[in-house]
Parts: sequence; C-alpha cells; structure tokens
Amino acid sequence: GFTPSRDGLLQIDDDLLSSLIQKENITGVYDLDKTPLGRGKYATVWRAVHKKTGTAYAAKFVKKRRRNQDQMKEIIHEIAVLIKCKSTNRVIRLHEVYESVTDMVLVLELAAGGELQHILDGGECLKEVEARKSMKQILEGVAYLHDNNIAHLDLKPQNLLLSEQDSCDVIKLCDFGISKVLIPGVSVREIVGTVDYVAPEVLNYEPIVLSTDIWSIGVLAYVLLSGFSPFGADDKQQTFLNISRCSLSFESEHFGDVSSAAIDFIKSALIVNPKDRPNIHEMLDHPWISLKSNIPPALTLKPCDHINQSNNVAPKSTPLSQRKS
Ligand SMILES: Cc1cnc(Nc2ccc(CC#N)cc2)nc1Nc1cc(C2CC2)[nH]n1
Repeated sequence: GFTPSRDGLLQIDDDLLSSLIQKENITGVYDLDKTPLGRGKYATVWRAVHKKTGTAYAAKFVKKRRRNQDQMKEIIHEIAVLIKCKSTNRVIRLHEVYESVTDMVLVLELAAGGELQHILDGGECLKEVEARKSMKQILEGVAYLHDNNIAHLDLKPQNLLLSEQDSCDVIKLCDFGISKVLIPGVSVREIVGTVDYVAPEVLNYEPIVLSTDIWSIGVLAYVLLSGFSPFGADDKQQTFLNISRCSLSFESEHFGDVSSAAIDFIKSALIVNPKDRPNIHEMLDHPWISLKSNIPPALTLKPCDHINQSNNVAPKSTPLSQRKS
C-alpha cells in the first residue's frame, strides 16, 4: 500500500511512480479534442481518444507548479487515491499517467454524461426517486473512501459524474485533488472545499474529519431535491454565517412534494458538531435510502389500533421474514 504522510497525503515511492508514468508523449498516443470538457482551478480536462483503440477517455492536465510552488506531492496523492479506488465502480477509474514539462496528465475513465451540476444548471432538480438512487450511489462511493480513511472534502454536483448522457442512473465520484487521508492522531486543518458545501468545522479551522463529508452530503441532498442551496447567500460572509448557525429552512414551495423521510435524511447530516453527525454507514441505513421500496404498501405491517383501544395486549406479530410460508 501507500504510506500516508503527516499532512494527510499518500506517498508513492519513486520507482513505483516512475513505473506508472508512460514513457511516450500523450499527444502521440491520444487525439485530444480542441475544446476542453471543463476547467478546474488548477486542472483542465480534455476528451481524449486513444489513436489505436478508438476508446475515449478524459485527460486531466494538472499543473506541476502553482503560484510558483511545487505540487508534485499533491498530484502523487491524487494518483495514489485513484489507485486505491480501483476496486470500486463508484469512483472514476484511473487508466494511465503521462508527464509533460509543465503538467502531469491523468488519463481517466470518461463519464459521457458529464457533471450532475449540468442538470441543476438547467434549473431542474431531481425527482425524489432519482435523487434517492443518486444519493445511494454517492453514499456507497463515500463509504468506500471512509472505510479507507479517505475524506473527499469537495463533494458537490460538479464532482459527481453521470456515466451516460441524459441519464442519472449511474453516478461516479471524481476529483480527489483536495482529499486527505485521516490517520488517527494526526490532525489535518485546512480551509478546503467549495463555500456552499463546506462544513462549519472547516470554517472554524478545526481538524478535518471524515464527517466533514457527511455535512456536504446533507447539502447535496438538499440541492438535488430542491435545486436550491440551503446556506447559499449573495455574499460569502453571509453564507459562512448561515453555515455556522446552521440556519436551515424547508420552504414548502421547494419541499412541498418531498417526503418527510428525505427531509429527515437531510436534517440528520446537517448537524453543526461533527461528532453528532451519523457516519457514512448510518447514512446508508437511513430509511430514506435503505427503504425496501419494492414491498407493496399493503404488506407493510401496521399495529392494528382497535386491539390497543380495547387495551388487550397486541398479539406478538412475527415479522414477515420469520413467518412459516
Ligand atoms: C463529459 C464531461 C463534461 N464535463 C466534464 N467536466 C469536468 C471537469 C473537471 C472535473 C474535475 C476533475 N477531476 C470533472 C468534470 N467532465 C466530463 N466527463 C468526464 C470527466 C472525467 C474526469 C474527472 C475528470 N471523466 N469524464
């Protein structure tokens, strides 16, 4: 495995790293589109078609130097996280690594549907059943990270990719550029993330914890179901205030047809004290997510009130699963 260093970054030893980097120049192996798919702060992503196989990928060019500072440790950490995530299909796959004078290039799985943000830009939000299916996949991806002590720290619709165009059936996590490995006993503090999704403890410059992602998941569920950002305001300072006060409202015009289970799911994650938030497995067990939605309503047992009214002891009902067939 890779050795985590004290600043929360994974390291790869030099000869393993050099064995990972392709010798050729990427432009000799892939045809890059003229216009990029998207630009991050310090990375540009291009659709890249492998000349021999015709397979399409996403080539992420990351600057090796940023504001005249070497970024190789951070880039190697992102590569190491992606390698650790090879065994889950909830995370965008790393295919190859190239190097140029100015950039490291991560050749990544192409999610043709692009950013989930794109759906929200159209002023739409997801239907509750779609939001639930998306959230379940996102939670499964984050569970994989958290089981490996990796905090993503930038969960937002721009970093959630749709595998197929015009369908949110398959969703994948991407962009581990500011993720951290949290080793018990080593506290990592850094102002990270995107304002609307950032947790109160990050604003207070307190140690970053896995549950920092749980807060972002709460914000994400609110946004997917309503199309609105719960703490968003005109200026950053007001947004920061809304977050640290956790001033949250569910306007009926946005949440009128949203189930109480979904609203409870959001509220359960948006707790100011990170220690009081559920962990990722508890979020997966929340009724809104784990709902066995394929049991027809008639079969969901409800205590029959008339027995209680005649204050007999209600017969011990054996759960369906234990009933003799
Ligand atoms: C069709 C498409 C459209 N737009 C973007 N934008 C984008 C830009 C930067 C980042 C941030 C990052 N990383 C994420 C998405 N990605 C796309 N597909 C991808 C993009 C990728 C890998 C993640 C780059 N695979 N398939």
